[in-house]
Amino acid sequence: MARNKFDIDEDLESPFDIRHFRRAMVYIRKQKTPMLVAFLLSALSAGIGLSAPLIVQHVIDVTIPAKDKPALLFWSAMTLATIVVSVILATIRSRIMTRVGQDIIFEIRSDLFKHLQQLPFQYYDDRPQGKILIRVVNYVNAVSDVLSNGIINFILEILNLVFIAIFMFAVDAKLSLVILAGLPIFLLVMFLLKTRQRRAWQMVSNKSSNMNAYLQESISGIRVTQIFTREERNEGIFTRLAVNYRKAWMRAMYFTHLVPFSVDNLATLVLTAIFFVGLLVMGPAEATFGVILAMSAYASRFWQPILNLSNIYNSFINSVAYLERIFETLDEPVTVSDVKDARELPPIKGSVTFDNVTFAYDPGLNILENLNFHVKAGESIALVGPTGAGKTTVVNLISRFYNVTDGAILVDGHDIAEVKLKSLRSQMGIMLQDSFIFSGTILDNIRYGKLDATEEEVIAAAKAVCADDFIREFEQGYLTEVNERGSKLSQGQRQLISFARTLLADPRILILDEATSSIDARTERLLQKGLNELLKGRTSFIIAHRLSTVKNCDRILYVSDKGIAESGSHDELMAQRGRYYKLYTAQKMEA
Ligand SMILES: Nc1ncnc2c1ncn2[C@@H]1O[C@H](COP(=O)(O)OP(=O)(O)OP(=O)(O)O)[C@@H](O)[C@H]1O
Repeated sequence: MARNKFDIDEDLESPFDIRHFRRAMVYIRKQKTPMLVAFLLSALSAGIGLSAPLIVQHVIDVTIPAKDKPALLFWSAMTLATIVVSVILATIRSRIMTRVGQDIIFEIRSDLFKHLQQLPFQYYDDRPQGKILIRVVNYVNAVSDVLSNGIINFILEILNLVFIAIFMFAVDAKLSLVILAGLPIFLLVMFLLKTRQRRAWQMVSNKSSNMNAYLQESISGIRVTQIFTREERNEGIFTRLAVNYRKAWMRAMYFTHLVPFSVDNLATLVLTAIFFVGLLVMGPAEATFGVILAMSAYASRFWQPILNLSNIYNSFINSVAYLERIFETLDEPVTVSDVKDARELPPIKGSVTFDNVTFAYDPGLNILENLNFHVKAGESIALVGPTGAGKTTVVNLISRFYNVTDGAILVDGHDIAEVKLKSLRSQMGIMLQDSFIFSGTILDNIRYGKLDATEEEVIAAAKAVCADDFIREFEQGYLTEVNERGSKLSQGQRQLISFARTLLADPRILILDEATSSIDARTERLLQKGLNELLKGRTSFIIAHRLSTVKNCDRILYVSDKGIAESGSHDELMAQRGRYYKLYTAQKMEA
Protein backbone atom coordinates (compact mmCIF):
# COMPACT_ATOMS: atom_id res chain seq x y z
CA MET A 1 0.00 0.00 0.00
CA ALA A 2 1.54 3.30 -1.08
CA ARG A 3 1.65 5.52 1.97
CA ASN A 4 2.22 8.63 0.02
CA LYS A 5 0.93 8.92 -3.51
CA PHE A 6 2.12 11.72 -5.76
CA ASP A 7 -0.96 13.83 -5.10
CA ILE A 8 -1.00 13.54 -1.32
CA ASP A 9 0.73 16.36 0.56
CA GLU A 10 3.14 15.56 3.33
CA ASP A 11 2.53 17.20 6.69
CA LEU A 12 5.32 19.72 6.98
CA GLU A 13 3.95 21.77 9.87
CA SER A 14 5.55 19.92 12.74
CA PRO A 15 5.58 21.30 16.26
CA PHE A 16 8.99 22.64 17.18
CA ASP A 17 10.80 19.63 18.50
CA ILE A 18 14.16 20.37 20.01
CA ARG A 19 15.12 16.68 19.76
CA HIS A 20 15.59 17.04 16.02
CA PHE A 21 18.04 19.88 16.54
CA ARG A 22 19.83 17.98 19.27
CA ARG A 23 20.22 15.11 16.86
CA ALA A 24 21.37 17.49 14.15
CA MET A 25 24.08 18.62 16.57
CA VAL A 26 25.91 15.40 15.68
CA TYR A 27 26.58 16.92 12.27
CA ILE A 28 27.13 20.47 13.54
CA ARG A 29 29.58 19.47 16.27
CA LYS A 30 32.02 18.13 13.70
CA GLN A 31 32.21 21.64 12.23
CA LYS A 32 32.68 23.53 15.46
CA THR A 33 36.16 24.94 14.73
CA PRO A 34 35.38 26.55 11.36
CA MET A 35 32.05 27.71 12.74
CA LEU A 36 33.77 29.42 15.68
CA VAL A 37 36.25 31.13 13.36
CA ALA A 38 33.40 32.27 11.10
CA PHE A 39 31.50 33.57 14.10
CA LEU A 40 34.45 35.63 15.35
CA LEU A 41 35.03 37.04 11.86
CA SER A 42 31.39 38.00 11.55
CA ALA A 43 31.28 39.63 14.97
CA LEU A 44 34.39 41.62 14.11
CA SER A 45 33.05 42.62 10.72
CA ALA A 46 29.69 43.68 12.18
CA GLY A 47 31.36 45.68 14.97
CA ILE A 48 33.60 47.52 12.51
CA GLY A 49 30.66 48.19 10.18
CA LEU A 50 28.63 49.70 13.01
CA SER A 51 31.27 52.31 13.80
CA ALA A 52 30.75 54.07 10.42
CA PRO A 53 27.70 56.20 11.45
CA LEU A 54 29.62 57.30 14.58
CA ILE A 55 32.47 58.53 12.38
CA VAL A 56 29.99 60.34 10.11
CA GLN A 57 28.40 62.05 13.11
CA HIS A 58 31.82 63.16 14.44
CA VAL A 59 32.88 64.48 11.03
CA ILE A 60 29.67 66.48 10.48
CA ASP A 61 29.41 67.88 13.98
CA VAL A 62 33.09 68.42 14.82
CA THR A 63 35.58 68.03 11.98
CA ILE A 64 33.75 70.01 9.25
CA PRO A 65 32.75 72.99 11.47
CA ALA A 66 36.40 73.13 12.70
CA LYS A 67 37.59 73.03 9.06
CA ASP A 68 40.20 70.50 10.24
CA LYS A 69 41.52 69.15 6.94
CA PRO A 70 44.05 66.57 8.28
CA ALA A 71 41.32 65.16 10.62
CA LEU A 72 38.88 65.01 7.70
CA LEU A 73 41.40 63.04 5.66
CA PHE A 74 42.08 60.75 8.60
CA TRP A 75 38.36 60.02 9.18
CA SER A 76 37.78 59.51 5.46
CA ALA A 77 40.61 56.97 5.38
CA MET A 78 39.17 55.33 8.50
CA THR A 79 35.73 55.05 6.89
CA LEU A 80 37.26 53.50 3.81
CA ALA A 81 39.28 51.13 5.99
CA THR A 82 36.15 50.00 7.90
CA ILE A 83 34.46 49.20 4.61
CA VAL A 84 37.45 47.31 3.19
CA VAL A 85 38.08 45.33 6.38
CA SER A 86 34.36 44.51 6.78
CA VAL A 87 34.16 43.26 3.20
CA ILE A 88 37.32 41.14 3.53
CA LEU A 89 36.14 39.59 6.81
CA ALA A 90 32.65 38.96 5.44
CA THR A 91 34.11 37.28 2.33
CA ILE A 92 36.34 34.96 4.34
CA ARG A 93 33.43 34.11 6.61
CA SER A 94 31.17 33.39 3.69
CA ARG A 95 33.75 31.02 2.17
CA ILE A 96 34.17 29.18 5.45
CA MET A 97 30.43 28.85 5.95
CA THR A 98 29.78 27.71 2.40
CA ARG A 99 32.24 24.91 3.06
CA VAL A 100 30.65 24.08 6.42
CA GLY A 101 27.19 23.98 4.80
CA GLN A 102 28.43 21.68 2.04
CA ASP A 103 30.21 19.41 4.53
CA ILE A 104 27.00 19.06 6.53
CA ILE A 105 25.01 18.32 3.37
CA PHE A 106 27.60 15.76 2.36
CA GLU A 107 27.45 13.96 5.71
CA ILE A 108 23.65 13.84 5.93
CA ARG A 109 23.31 12.80 2.30
CA SER A 110 25.92 10.06 2.65
CA ASP A 111 24.14 8.70 5.75
CA LEU A 112 20.82 8.78 3.89
CA PHE A 113 22.21 7.02 0.84
CA LYS A 114 23.92 4.38 2.96
CA HIS A 115 20.68 3.74 4.81
CA LEU A 116 18.55 3.69 1.66
CA GLN A 117 20.87 1.03 0.24
CA GLN A 118 20.11 -1.19 3.21
CA LEU A 119 16.37 -0.67 3.43
CA PRO A 120 14.38 -3.76 2.51
CA PHE A 121 12.24 -4.21 -0.62
CA GLN A 122 9.19 -3.53 1.54
CA TYR A 123 10.23 0.11 2.05
CA TYR A 124 10.40 0.70 -1.70
CA ASP A 125 7.16 -1.20 -2.28
CA ASP A 126 5.42 1.39 -0.14
CA ARG A 127 6.36 4.81 -1.52
CA PRO A 128 6.82 6.76 -4.73
CA GLN A 129 10.48 7.00 -5.66
CA GLY A 130 10.14 10.72 -6.45
CA LYS A 131 9.35 11.45 -2.82
CA ILE A 132 12.39 9.54 -1.64
CA LEU A 133 14.53 11.58 -4.04
CA ILE A 134 13.12 14.85 -2.73
CA ARG A 135 14.21 13.94 0.78
CA VAL A 136 17.75 13.17 -0.25
CA VAL A 137 18.12 16.18 -2.51
CA ASN A 138 15.80 19.07 -1.63
CA TYR A 139 15.21 18.57 2.07
CA VAL A 140 18.90 18.11 2.78
CA ASN A 141 19.67 21.28 0.82
CA ALA A 142 17.00 23.11 2.77
CA VAL A 143 18.33 22.21 6.20
CA SER A 144 21.99 22.75 5.43
CA ASP A 145 21.76 26.53 5.59
CA VAL A 146 19.92 26.50 8.89
CA LEU A 147 22.31 24.01 10.43
CA SER A 148 25.39 25.88 9.29
CA ASN A 149 24.55 29.59 9.03
CA GLY A 150 21.33 29.52 11.06
CA ILE A 151 22.91 29.12 14.48
CA ILE A 152 25.77 31.54 13.83
CA ASN A 153 23.45 34.11 12.28
CA PHE A 154 21.04 33.77 15.16
CA ILE A 155 23.74 34.68 17.70
CA LEU A 156 25.15 37.36 15.41
CA GLU A 157 21.83 39.05 14.82
CA ILE A 158 21.18 39.19 18.56
CA LEU A 159 24.65 40.66 19.08
CA ASN A 160 24.04 43.02 16.18
CA LEU A 161 20.85 44.20 17.78
CA VAL A 162 22.54 44.74 21.14
CA PHE A 163 25.43 46.61 19.54
CA ILE A 164 23.12 48.81 17.46
CA ALA A 165 21.16 49.62 20.61
CA ILE A 166 24.38 50.50 22.49
CA PHE A 167 25.66 52.68 19.64
CA MET A 168 22.24 54.27 19.28
CA PHE A 169 21.96 55.12 22.96
CA ALA A 170 25.55 56.39 22.90
CA VAL A 171 24.53 58.95 20.27
CA ASP A 172 21.16 59.98 21.69
CA ALA A 173 18.91 58.31 24.27
CA LYS A 174 15.71 60.24 23.46
CA LEU A 175 15.79 59.47 19.76
CA SER A 176 16.68 55.87 20.59
CA LEU A 177 13.43 55.63 22.57
CA VAL A 178 11.58 56.93 19.51
CA ILE A 179 13.05 54.05 17.50
CA LEU A 180 12.19 51.53 20.20
CA ALA A 181 8.57 52.78 20.24
CA GLY A 182 8.18 51.31 16.74
CA LEU A 183 9.24 47.89 17.97
CA PRO A 184 5.85 46.51 19.20
CA ILE A 185 4.17 47.44 15.89
CA PHE A 186 7.04 45.89 13.98
CA LEU A 187 6.84 42.66 15.97
CA LEU A 188 3.08 42.40 15.49
CA VAL A 189 3.34 42.89 11.72
CA MET A 190 6.18 40.38 11.57
CA PHE A 191 4.28 37.79 13.56
CA LEU A 192 1.21 38.07 11.35
CA LEU A 193 3.09 38.05 8.07
CA LYS A 194 5.81 35.58 8.86
CA THR A 195 3.52 32.76 9.98
CA ARG A 196 1.62 33.03 6.72
CA GLN A 197 4.82 33.27 4.75
CA ARG A 198 6.18 30.11 6.37
CA ARG A 199 3.03 28.10 5.70
CA ALA A 200 3.03 29.34 2.13
CA TRP A 201 6.58 28.08 1.59
CA GLN A 202 5.73 24.73 3.14
CA MET A 203 2.95 24.46 0.61
CA VAL A 204 5.44 25.21 -2.18
CA SER A 205 7.67 22.44 -0.90
CA ASN A 206 4.76 20.01 -0.84
CA LYS A 207 3.57 20.87 -4.31
CA SER A 208 7.10 20.59 -5.64
CA SER A 209 7.44 17.16 -4.01
CA ASN A 210 4.16 16.02 -5.60
CA MET A 211 5.21 17.28 -9.01
CA ASN A 212 8.56 15.54 -8.65
CA ALA A 213 6.94 12.23 -7.69
CA TYR A 214 4.61 12.36 -10.69
CA LEU A 215 7.38 13.40 -13.05
CA GLN A 216 9.54 10.52 -11.89
CA GLU A 217 6.65 8.06 -12.30
CA SER A 218 5.84 9.46 -15.75
CA ILE A 219 9.41 9.17 -16.98
CA SER A 220 9.65 5.56 -15.76
CA GLY A 221 6.34 4.70 -17.38
CA ILE A 222 6.74 6.70 -20.59
CA ARG A 223 6.58 3.65 -22.82
CA VAL A 224 3.30 2.44 -21.38
CA THR A 225 1.95 5.98 -21.57
CA GLN A 226 2.72 6.19 -25.26
CA ILE A 227 1.41 2.70 -25.98
CA PHE A 228 -1.93 3.59 -24.42
CA THR A 229 -1.81 7.14 -25.83
CA ARG A 230 -2.34 8.52 -22.38
CA GLU A 231 -0.19 11.57 -23.10
CA GLU A 232 -3.04 14.08 -23.04
CA ARG A 233 -4.51 12.76 -19.86
CA ASN A 234 -1.12 12.68 -18.18
CA GLU A 235 -0.48 16.21 -19.36
CA GLY A 236 -3.74 17.09 -17.65
CA ILE A 237 -2.57 15.55 -14.38
CA PHE A 238 0.82 17.20 -14.67
CA THR A 239 -0.79 20.55 -15.51
CA ARG A 240 -2.96 20.27 -12.41
CA LEU A 241 0.13 19.56 -10.28
CA ALA A 242 2.08 22.36 -11.97
CA VAL A 243 -0.80 24.80 -11.53
CA ASN A 244 -0.99 23.88 -7.85
CA TYR A 245 2.72 24.50 -7.61
CA ARG A 246 2.42 27.86 -9.37
CA LYS A 247 -0.43 28.92 -7.11
CA ALA A 248 1.55 27.94 -4.03
CA TRP A 249 4.60 29.78 -5.36
CA MET A 250 2.64 32.94 -6.16
CA ARG A 251 1.14 32.98 -2.69
CA ALA A 252 4.54 32.45 -1.06
CA MET A 253 6.07 35.22 -3.17
CA TYR A 254 3.21 37.56 -2.26
CA PHE A 255 4.09 37.24 1.43
CA THR A 256 7.79 37.31 0.72
CA HIS A 257 7.40 40.65 -1.06
CA LEU A 258 4.97 41.97 1.49
CA VAL A 259 7.48 41.55 4.32
CA PRO A 260 10.19 43.97 3.10
CA PHE A 261 7.50 46.33 1.84
CA SER A 262 5.95 46.49 5.33
CA VAL A 263 9.34 46.80 6.96
CA ASP A 264 10.32 49.65 4.63
CA ASN A 265 7.13 51.53 5.35
CA LEU A 266 7.52 51.07 9.05
CA ALA A 267 11.14 52.18 8.88
CA THR A 268 10.09 55.33 6.98
CA LEU A 269 7.48 56.05 9.64
CA VAL A 270 10.07 55.74 12.40
CA LEU A 271 12.46 57.92 10.43
CA THR A 272 9.79 60.60 10.11
CA ALA A 273 9.21 60.34 13.84
CA ILE A 274 12.96 60.87 14.42
CA PHE A 275 12.97 64.00 12.26
CA PHE A 276 9.81 65.24 13.94
CA VAL A 277 11.01 64.67 17.51
CA GLY A 278 14.58 65.75 16.73
CA LEU A 279 13.78 68.99 14.95
CA LEU A 280 10.52 70.10 16.53
CA VAL A 281 10.66 68.68 20.05
CA MET A 282 14.38 68.62 20.88
CA GLY A 283 15.61 71.47 18.71
CA PRO A 284 18.83 71.93 16.69
CA ALA A 285 21.07 72.47 19.70
CA GLU A 286 20.44 69.03 21.10
CA ALA A 287 19.63 67.17 17.87
CA THR A 288 22.45 68.37 15.66
CA PHE A 289 22.57 67.50 11.97
CA GLY A 290 25.21 64.87 12.71
CA VAL A 291 23.10 63.29 15.45
CA ILE A 292 20.01 63.14 13.20
CA LEU A 293 22.08 61.59 10.40
CA ALA A 294 23.70 58.99 12.69
CA MET A 295 20.36 58.12 14.31
CA SER A 296 18.70 57.76 10.89
CA ALA A 297 21.46 55.33 9.93
CA TYR A 298 21.03 53.29 13.13
CA ALA A 299 17.24 53.38 12.80
CA SER A 300 17.37 51.84 9.34
CA ARG A 301 19.88 49.25 10.53
CA PHE A 302 17.85 48.42 13.63
CA TRP A 303 15.05 46.61 11.80
CA GLN A 304 17.26 44.44 9.68
CA PRO A 305 18.47 42.12 12.48
CA ILE A 306 14.90 41.74 13.73
CA LEU A 307 13.74 40.89 10.24
CA ASN A 308 16.67 38.47 9.90
CA LEU A 309 15.83 36.89 13.25
CA SER A 310 12.27 36.29 12.14
CA ASN A 311 13.61 34.75 8.90
CA ILE A 312 15.89 32.51 10.91
CA TYR A 313 12.98 31.55 13.17
CA ASN A 314 10.92 30.63 10.11
CA SER A 315 13.74 28.61 8.64
CA PHE A 316 14.13 26.81 11.95
CA ILE A 317 10.45 25.90 12.00
CA ASN A 318 10.57 24.72 8.38
CA SER A 319 13.74 22.80 9.01
CA VAL A 320 12.15 20.94 11.87
CA ALA A 321 9.73 19.41 9.39
CA TYR A 322 12.50 18.63 6.91
CA LEU A 323 14.75 17.24 9.62
CA GLU A 324 11.88 15.12 10.83
CA ARG A 325 11.47 13.63 7.34
CA ILE A 326 15.23 13.11 7.01
CA PHE A 327 15.54 11.45 10.42
CA GLU A 328 12.37 9.46 9.76
CA THR A 329 14.10 8.04 6.70
CA LEU A 330 17.29 7.41 8.66
CA ASP A 331 15.24 5.75 11.41
CA GLU A 332 13.30 3.59 8.98
CA PRO A 333 14.04 0.16 10.42
CA VAL A 334 16.22 -2.11 8.37
CA THR A 335 13.82 -4.98 9.03
CA VAL A 336 15.89 -7.35 6.98
CA SER A 337 19.27 -7.21 8.65
CA ASP A 338 21.70 -9.34 10.60
CA VAL A 339 20.37 -10.46 13.97
CA LYS A 340 22.47 -9.70 17.03
CA ASP A 341 24.66 -12.77 17.04
CA ALA A 342 24.41 -13.54 13.34
CA ARG A 343 26.88 -16.18 12.19
CA GLU A 344 28.79 -16.26 8.97
CA LEU A 345 27.20 -18.79 6.62
CA PRO A 346 30.03 -21.20 5.76
CA PRO A 347 30.56 -22.15 2.11
CA ILE A 348 27.36 -24.00 1.25
CA LYS A 349 26.53 -27.09 -0.73
CA GLY A 350 23.09 -25.71 -1.49
CA SER A 351 20.28 -27.66 0.18
CA VAL A 352 17.16 -25.59 0.91
CA THR A 353 14.34 -26.41 3.31
CA PHE A 354 11.06 -24.56 3.80
CA ASP A 355 9.89 -25.46 7.28
CA ASN A 356 6.24 -24.52 7.80
CA VAL A 357 6.71 -21.14 6.17
CA THR A 358 3.91 -18.63 6.25
CA PHE A 359 4.34 -15.23 4.64
CA ALA A 360 2.29 -12.06 4.24
CA TYR A 361 3.35 -8.75 2.65
CA ASP A 362 0.55 -6.98 4.48
CA PRO A 363 -0.37 -8.27 7.94
CA GLY A 364 -3.25 -10.74 7.83
CA LEU A 365 -3.11 -11.33 4.07
CA ASN A 366 -1.14 -14.56 3.80
CA ILE A 367 0.38 -15.23 0.39
CA LEU A 368 1.95 -18.51 1.51
CA GLU A 369 0.71 -20.71 4.32
CA ASN A 370 2.54 -23.53 6.11
CA LEU A 371 4.77 -24.23 3.15
CA ASN A 372 7.01 -27.30 3.54
CA PHE A 373 9.51 -28.65 1.03
CA HIS A 374 13.09 -29.81 0.91
CA VAL A 375 15.51 -29.36 -1.97
CA LYS A 376 18.72 -31.38 -2.04
CA ALA A 377 22.00 -29.70 -2.91
CA GLY A 378 22.46 -29.69 -6.67
CA GLU A 379 18.78 -30.28 -7.46
CA SER A 380 17.09 -28.16 -10.11
CA ILE A 381 13.62 -27.03 -9.14
CA ALA A 382 11.04 -25.39 -11.34
CA LEU A 383 8.35 -23.23 -9.82
CA VAL A 384 5.29 -23.04 -12.02
CA GLY A 385 1.72 -22.04 -11.51
CA PRO A 386 -0.82 -19.32 -12.16
CA THR A 387 0.00 -15.62 -12.15
CA GLY A 388 0.12 -14.16 -8.67
CA ALA A 389 0.33 -17.57 -6.99
CA GLY A 390 3.50 -16.68 -5.08
CA LYS A 391 6.40 -18.09 -7.14
CA THR A 392 8.47 -14.90 -7.01
CA THR A 393 7.59 -14.60 -3.34
CA VAL A 394 9.08 -18.05 -2.67
CA VAL A 395 12.40 -17.15 -4.30
CA ASN A 396 12.45 -13.71 -2.67
CA LEU A 397 12.17 -15.46 0.67
CA ILE A 398 15.11 -17.79 -0.06
CA SER A 399 17.32 -14.74 -0.61
CA ARG A 400 15.73 -13.16 2.47
CA PHE A 401 14.56 -10.04 0.70
CA TYR A 402 11.63 -10.31 3.10
CA ASN A 403 11.47 -11.99 6.50
CA VAL A 404 9.12 -14.94 6.79
CA THR A 405 6.04 -14.25 8.89
CA ASP A 406 6.22 -17.68 10.48
CA GLY A 407 8.33 -20.83 10.18
CA ALA A 408 11.91 -20.97 8.94
CA ILE A 409 13.97 -21.38 5.78
CA LEU A 410 17.13 -23.43 6.12
CA VAL A 411 20.11 -23.46 3.77
CA ASP A 412 22.38 -26.44 4.45
CA GLY A 413 20.55 -26.69 7.79
CA HIS A 414 21.29 -23.07 8.77
CA ASP A 415 18.29 -20.88 9.49
CA ILE A 416 18.78 -17.99 7.06
CA ALA A 417 17.33 -15.58 9.62
CA GLU A 418 20.33 -16.29 11.85
CA VAL A 419 23.20 -15.95 9.40
CA LYS A 420 24.84 -12.83 8.05
CA LEU A 421 22.91 -11.53 5.07
CA LYS A 422 26.04 -10.83 3.09
CA SER A 423 27.33 -14.37 3.55
CA LEU A 424 23.95 -15.70 2.39
CA ARG A 425 23.39 -13.50 -0.64
CA SER A 426 26.99 -13.69 -1.82
CA GLN A 427 26.53 -17.44 -2.32
CA MET A 428 23.38 -16.97 -4.35
CA GLY A 429 22.92 -15.89 -7.89
CA ILE A 430 19.61 -14.18 -8.34
CA MET A 431 18.18 -13.04 -11.60
CA LEU A 432 15.02 -11.10 -11.01
CA GLN A 433 12.21 -10.57 -13.48
CA ASP A 434 13.35 -7.00 -14.02
CA SER A 435 16.83 -7.36 -15.50
CA PHE A 436 18.12 -3.95 -14.55
CA ILE A 437 20.99 -2.51 -16.52
CA PHE A 438 23.09 0.25 -14.98
CA SER A 439 24.67 3.12 -16.87
CA GLY A 440 28.21 2.18 -17.92
CA THR A 441 29.74 -0.34 -20.28
CA ILE A 442 28.46 -3.85 -20.92
CA LEU A 443 31.65 -5.06 -19.24
CA ASP A 444 30.86 -3.04 -16.09
CA ASN A 445 27.35 -4.44 -16.09
CA ILE A 446 28.45 -8.06 -16.23
CA ARG A 447 31.11 -7.37 -13.62
CA TYR A 448 28.61 -5.62 -11.33
CA GLY A 449 28.55 -8.34 -8.67
CA LYS A 450 32.20 -9.43 -8.96
CA LEU A 451 34.35 -6.39 -9.41
CA ASP A 452 37.60 -8.35 -9.47
CA ALA A 453 36.53 -10.59 -12.38
CA THR A 454 39.04 -10.57 -15.22
CA GLU A 455 38.01 -9.72 -18.76
CA GLU A 456 38.45 -13.40 -19.69
CA GLU A 457 36.04 -14.45 -16.93
CA VAL A 458 33.49 -11.87 -18.11
CA ILE A 459 33.75 -13.13 -21.69
CA ALA A 460 33.48 -16.74 -20.57
CA ALA A 461 30.28 -15.96 -18.67
CA ALA A 462 28.87 -14.08 -21.67
CA LYS A 463 29.74 -16.99 -23.96
CA ALA A 464 28.07 -19.45 -21.62
CA VAL A 465 24.79 -17.59 -21.87
CA CYS A 466 25.10 -16.95 -25.65
CA ALA A 467 25.57 -13.21 -25.15
CA ASP A 468 29.06 -13.01 -26.61
CA ASP A 469 27.91 -12.92 -30.25
CA PHE A 470 25.57 -9.98 -30.01
CA ILE A 471 27.96 -8.05 -27.74
CA ARG A 472 30.74 -8.38 -30.30
CA GLU A 473 28.44 -7.07 -32.99
CA PHE A 474 28.44 -3.67 -31.30
CA GLU A 475 31.18 -1.40 -32.60
CA GLN A 476 32.71 -1.06 -29.14
CA GLY A 477 32.03 -4.68 -28.14
CA TYR A 478 32.20 -5.17 -24.39
CA LEU A 479 33.09 -1.51 -23.97
CA THR A 480 29.80 -0.35 -25.47
CA GLU A 481 28.20 2.25 -23.23
CA VAL A 482 24.64 1.44 -22.23
CA ASN A 483 22.46 3.87 -20.39
CA GLU A 484 20.47 3.35 -17.23
CA ARG A 485 17.83 0.64 -17.75
CA GLY A 486 19.70 -0.40 -20.89
CA SER A 487 17.32 1.31 -23.28
CA LYS A 488 19.81 0.78 -26.12
CA LEU A 489 19.40 -2.98 -25.72
CA SER A 490 16.56 -5.30 -26.56
CA GLN A 491 14.73 -6.93 -23.67
CA GLY A 492 16.31 -10.29 -24.57
CA GLN A 493 19.80 -8.76 -24.73
CA ARG A 494 19.24 -7.20 -21.33
CA GLN A 495 18.24 -10.60 -19.98
CA LEU A 496 21.33 -12.24 -21.43
CA ILE A 497 23.60 -9.58 -19.90
CA SER A 498 22.06 -9.94 -16.49
CA PHE A 499 22.25 -13.70 -16.93
CA ALA A 500 26.00 -13.43 -17.50
CA ARG A 501 26.21 -11.10 -14.46
CA THR A 502 24.49 -13.69 -12.30
CA LEU A 503 26.63 -16.57 -13.49
CA LEU A 504 29.90 -14.69 -13.13
CA ALA A 505 29.46 -14.68 -9.38
CA ASP A 506 29.63 -18.51 -9.50
CA PRO A 507 26.81 -19.02 -7.00
CA ARG A 508 25.95 -22.32 -5.28
CA ILE A 509 22.25 -21.52 -5.45
CA LEU A 510 20.92 -20.04 -8.64
CA ILE A 511 17.55 -18.34 -8.84
CA LEU A 512 16.18 -17.50 -12.24
CA ASP A 513 12.88 -15.67 -12.24
CA GLU A 514 11.54 -15.60 -15.80
CA ALA A 515 15.15 -15.29 -16.86
CA THR A 516 14.59 -16.42 -20.42
CA SER A 517 11.09 -15.09 -21.05
CA SER A 518 12.24 -12.52 -23.61
CA ILE A 519 14.79 -14.64 -25.39
CA ASP A 520 13.89 -16.10 -28.77
CA ALA A 521 13.35 -19.85 -29.01
CA ARG A 522 16.57 -20.52 -31.00
CA THR A 523 18.81 -18.60 -28.57
CA GLU A 524 16.95 -20.22 -25.71
CA ARG A 525 17.69 -23.70 -27.04
CA LEU A 526 21.37 -22.78 -27.32
CA LEU A 527 21.27 -21.19 -23.91
CA GLN A 528 19.63 -24.24 -22.46
CA LYS A 529 22.62 -26.37 -23.49
CA GLY A 530 25.08 -24.01 -21.85
CA LEU A 531 22.77 -23.65 -18.91
CA ASN A 532 22.52 -27.40 -18.35
CA GLU A 533 26.28 -27.46 -18.00
CA LEU A 534 26.26 -24.51 -15.65
CA LEU A 535 23.44 -25.82 -13.51
CA LYS A 536 25.34 -29.03 -12.86
CA GLY A 537 26.28 -29.27 -9.21
CA ARG A 538 24.32 -26.14 -8.31
CA THR A 539 20.93 -25.91 -6.68
CA SER A 540 18.65 -23.96 -8.94
CA PHE A 541 15.17 -22.49 -8.72
CA ILE A 542 13.72 -21.61 -12.06
CA ILE A 543 10.47 -19.77 -12.54
CA ALA A 544 9.11 -19.94 -16.06
CA HIS A 545 5.74 -19.63 -17.65
CA ARG A 546 7.01 -21.38 -20.79
CA LEU A 547 6.89 -24.93 -19.45
CA SER A 548 9.05 -26.33 -22.24
CA THR A 549 12.01 -24.57 -20.60
CA VAL A 550 11.61 -26.32 -17.26
CA LYS A 551 10.48 -29.81 -18.14
CA ASN A 552 14.01 -31.12 -17.71
CA CYS A 553 14.26 -29.88 -14.14
CA ASP A 554 14.68 -32.57 -11.48
CA ARG A 555 11.48 -31.49 -9.79
CA ILE A 556 8.59 -29.23 -10.61
CA LEU A 557 6.62 -27.47 -7.84
CA TYR A 558 3.20 -26.27 -8.87
CA VAL A 559 2.50 -23.25 -6.67
CA SER A 560 -1.13 -22.46 -6.04
CA ASP A 561 -3.60 -21.74 -3.22
CA LYS A 562 -0.94 -20.42 -0.82
CA GLY A 563 1.11 -23.58 -1.07
CA ILE A 564 2.40 -26.33 -3.32
CA ALA A 565 -0.44 -28.11 -5.04
CA GLU A 566 1.67 -30.64 -6.98
CA SER A 567 5.28 -31.77 -6.85
CA GLY A 568 7.28 -34.20 -8.97
CA SER A 569 9.24 -34.62 -12.19
CA HIS A 570 7.69 -33.66 -15.51
CA ASP A 571 6.87 -37.26 -16.27
CA GLU A 572 5.39 -37.89 -12.83
CA LEU A 573 3.19 -34.81 -13.00
CA MET A 574 2.08 -35.61 -16.53
CA ALA A 575 1.10 -39.08 -15.35
CA GLN A 576 -0.90 -37.55 -12.48
CA ARG A 577 -3.01 -35.68 -15.03
CA GLY A 578 -3.54 -32.84 -12.59
CA ARG A 579 -3.12 -29.08 -12.92
CA TYR A 580 0.39 -29.25 -14.34
CA TYR A 581 -0.77 -31.69 -16.97
CA LYS A 582 -3.58 -29.32 -17.95
CA LEU A 583 -1.29 -26.34 -18.15
CA TYR A 584 1.32 -28.22 -20.15
CA THR A 585 -1.11 -29.68 -22.66
CA ALA A 586 -2.81 -26.29 -23.06
CA GLN A 587 0.56 -24.69 -23.85
CA LYS A 588 1.48 -27.50 -26.20
CA MET A 589 -1.73 -27.01 -28.13
CA GLU A 590 -1.13 -23.27 -28.42
CA ALA A 591 2.39 -23.85 -29.74
N1 LIG B 1 5.46 -6.06 -2.60
C1 LIG B 1 4.27 -6.59 -2.46
N2 LIG B 1 3.40 -6.10 -1.56
C2 LIG B 1 2.19 -6.65 -1.40
N3 LIG B 1 1.74 -7.71 -2.11
C3 LIG B 1 2.55 -8.24 -3.02
C4 LIG B 1 3.86 -7.72 -3.25
N4 LIG B 1 4.44 -8.45 -4.23
C5 LIG B 1 3.55 -9.40 -4.59
N5 LIG B 1 2.41 -9.28 -3.87
C6 LIG B 1 1.24 -10.15 -3.96
O1 LIG B 1 1.67 -11.46 -3.64
C7 LIG B 1 1.07 -12.41 -4.51
C8 LIG B 1 2.16 -13.30 -5.10
O2 LIG B 1 2.98 -12.52 -5.94
P1 LIG B 1 4.20 -13.15 -6.72
O3 LIG B 1 4.89 -12.05 -7.42
O4 LIG B 1 4.98 -13.99 -5.79
O5 LIG B 1 3.43 -14.09 -7.76
P2 LIG B 1 4.02 -14.94 -8.95
O6 LIG B 1 3.48 -16.32 -8.79
O7 LIG B 1 5.49 -14.82 -9.03
O8 LIG B 1 3.32 -14.23 -10.16
P3 LIG B 1 3.82 -14.05 -11.67
O9 LIG B 1 3.74 -15.39 -12.32
O10 LIG B 1 2.82 -13.13 -12.21
O11 LIG B 1 5.19 -13.49 -11.65
C9 LIG B 1 0.27 -11.64 -5.52
O12 LIG B 1 -1.07 -11.76 -5.18
C10 LIG B 1 0.71 -10.21 -5.36
O13 LIG B 1 -0.40 -9.37 -5.47
